[in-house]
Amino acid sequence: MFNSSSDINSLLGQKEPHYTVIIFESENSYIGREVIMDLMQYENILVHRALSSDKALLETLGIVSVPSCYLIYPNGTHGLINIAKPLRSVFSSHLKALPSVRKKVGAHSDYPPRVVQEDDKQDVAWKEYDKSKMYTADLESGLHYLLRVELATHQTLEGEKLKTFKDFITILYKLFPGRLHVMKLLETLQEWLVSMPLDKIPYDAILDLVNNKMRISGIFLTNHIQWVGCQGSRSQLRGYPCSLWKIFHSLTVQGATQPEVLANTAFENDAQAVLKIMRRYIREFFGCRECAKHFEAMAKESVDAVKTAEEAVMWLWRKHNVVNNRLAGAPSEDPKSPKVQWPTPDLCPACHEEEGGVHSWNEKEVLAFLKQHYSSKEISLQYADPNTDQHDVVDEKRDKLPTKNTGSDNNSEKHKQREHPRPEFLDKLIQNQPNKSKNSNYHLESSKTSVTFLGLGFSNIDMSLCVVLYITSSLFLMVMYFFFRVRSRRWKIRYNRPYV
Ligand SMILES: Cc1cc2nc3c(=O)[nH]c(=O)nc-3n(C[C@H](O)[C@H](O)[C@H](O)COP(=O)(O)OP(=O)(O)OC[C@H]3O[C@@H](n4cnc5c(N)ncnc54)[C@H](O)[C@@H]3O)c2cc1C
Repeated sequence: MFNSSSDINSLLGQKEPHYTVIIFESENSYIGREVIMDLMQYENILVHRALSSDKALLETLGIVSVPSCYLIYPNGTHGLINIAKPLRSVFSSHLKALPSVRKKVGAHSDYPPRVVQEDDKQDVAWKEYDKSKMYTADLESGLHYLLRVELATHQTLEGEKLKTFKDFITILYKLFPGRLHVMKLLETLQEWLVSMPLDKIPYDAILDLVNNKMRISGIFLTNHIQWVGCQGSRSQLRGYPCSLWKIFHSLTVQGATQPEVLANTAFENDAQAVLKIMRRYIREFFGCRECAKHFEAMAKESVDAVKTAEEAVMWLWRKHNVVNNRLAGAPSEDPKSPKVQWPTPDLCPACHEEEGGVHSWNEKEVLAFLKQHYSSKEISLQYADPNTDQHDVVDEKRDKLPTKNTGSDNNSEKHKQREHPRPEFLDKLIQNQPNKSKNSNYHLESSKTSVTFLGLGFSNIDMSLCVVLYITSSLFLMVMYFFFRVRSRRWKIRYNRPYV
């Protein structure tokens, strides 16, 4: 504890390799001691307590009420932390979330401690963003990575993998908070998968659809990565796994706020629908196999207890926090985005409560916060790919897909092998599935070629339907013509009126 103002004054402006925190409080307050205890397991930060008796010092530092938290940065700059709720958990959570503050060795004793660097070097250009917002760019980049990189490690989808993929696309098509051109892509993909009577689908066929080879207008999914809320301070940090969490949180929230959209699907009235699909997707496809094992263990333990769509939202939130807690201090943690219990008090003060210095969540407030944060209405379009119908661009750039990978390193390698247009996957299909080849041929071929008219793309199905309609209406007109001619003749004969 600091006893004199000269101790404190000597610290101000001084450069240290760590943050220095001073909690000012009254003599009978325990918050300072509690925050010191909370932060003992963390490195790059030192917490002190000071009594609020020196009014002159408090005035100099701009402190008008206690308890207050004063922060001295490693570069010597200092200032009062603006904390709305002066609770132990709020102070501690704020300090744990400071860049480069991370859990000490112990829980992760194999990891070397990191030293705070004033100017933590980055190998990527940093984009300013608002932590309280969701970004379309993250969701679409995640979907792009999932469909064009993660899935590319599977040459063929069959059995449980195919079923999982089909169900996942159905859920995405119904619940993904995407822009119109992305939703149209998901709809086309979903309809195509449902109409395919095959029990084996080559990945190439899916990629052709994702790349809009049929040139259906109004369909487009960005073909490059643009992380915003998921950007890492280094290229190997954050990115895809972060976006996958965000996608699944969004899906659970959409499932709770508009359950009616799942009507007439296999998931109608299934409160666990999104969680079940997530569990199967992570098990079958997620590149990080270690993560998949951990997630499966958590799901096995408690997912069956979920009875409503809102409980599903809360289940995923709770489990994500368990993962955050386990990974705090791990090498995969980005010092610029420390693993903390989320939402932090600055994002949702009402979510945090405290009784006798012990933190608790106000789950009603957490649910309300999650519904608002992951709501489709709150998503920012900043940095998102402009909404253009770019099927030609997709074709041109398909060879330039990103090689960055977080989960499985061989993904990008495998993807590079796909640089040239593939041999006809139709031939493979016909060879592999002799009984169903005619059908599949019809489905794939019919959607492959198209005609553009007045800016609209028409597939062969559309053109065939036009021809059939044309012939049918011509026949109908001919039948009507003959019918009236015969009737008019009979009439003439019956009444013998030559002038009619
Ligand atoms: C299913 C799954 C399991 C994983 N398991 C492991 C593992 O076992 N080991 C491992 O090393 N890595 C694992 N990962 C990766 C890890 O969880 C992080 O995604 C990765 O380290 C990137 O972290 P991040 O800082 O971007 O934040 P993330 O944890 O990815 O979070 C992304 C964003 O979600 C929001 N968020 C954070 N917490 C919550 C919450 N509780 N509820 C709702 N939203 C929240 C925040 O806005 C945050 O920025 C897993 C990923 C997934 C998708």
